[in-house]
Amino acid sequence: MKTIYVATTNKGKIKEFEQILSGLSIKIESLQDHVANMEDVEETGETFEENAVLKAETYATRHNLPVIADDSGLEINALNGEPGVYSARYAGEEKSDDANIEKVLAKLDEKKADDRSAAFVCVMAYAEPGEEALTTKGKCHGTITNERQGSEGFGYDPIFKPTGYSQTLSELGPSVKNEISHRRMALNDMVNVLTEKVSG
Ligand SMILES: O=c1nc[nH]c2c1ncn2[C@H]1C[C@H](O)[C@@H](COP(=O)(O)OP(=O)(O)OP(=O)(O)O)O1
Ligand SMILES: [Mg+2]
Repeated sequence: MKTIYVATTNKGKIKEFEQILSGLSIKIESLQDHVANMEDVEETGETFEENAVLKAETYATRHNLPVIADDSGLEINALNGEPGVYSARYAGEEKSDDANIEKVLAKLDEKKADDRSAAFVCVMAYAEPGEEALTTKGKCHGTITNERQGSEGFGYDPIFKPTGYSQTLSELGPSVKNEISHRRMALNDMVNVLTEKVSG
């Protein structure tokens, strides 16, 4: 199968794409490594689907390559689904993981929320130049801890304990995370969709 270019500015995501897809028939390469200057796509959508499609279609057409893009984030029930599509920019445009985590913990403290349930959501979008994108979606349920635990991964991993585990995604590390994550689930479905597309 031809190479698909992973269009993301997030190094943590690229690493997970590589680990999850290694050993599969789908060959990927980072778009950022392949093109001279990959400019960010402004995420103007109101849903993960809209933003994933926007990123995939814009990058595919701009660079004339088949691309896969991921729009993802954390939905916290006690915060009515926040930070949601604003997960990356929750504490400001500089997209700081540390500041975002602080803001989530402060908001949950402020609310004295007993319910700390949450879910990570990931929408994958695959697009070829000038074509409409195909999408798949994955979810990972869990709870928000009271403080940061662990150092691996990225984003909100240090405060997210997946259902059925007593440690955060940061403590569990990539071998466990990449078996159960929202990104893994969305990629599993995307591999099936792309395999059918090629054979059908
Ligand atoms: O597995 C995850 N573990 C921890 N945190 C995560 C995960 N997955 C998404 N997240 C958080 C990070 C970021 O705050 C936001 C994604 O925002 P999102 O716009 O999709 O990605 P991004 O701006 O970092 O890179 P890009 O848009 O170039 O792919 O959700
Ligand atoms: Mg983004």
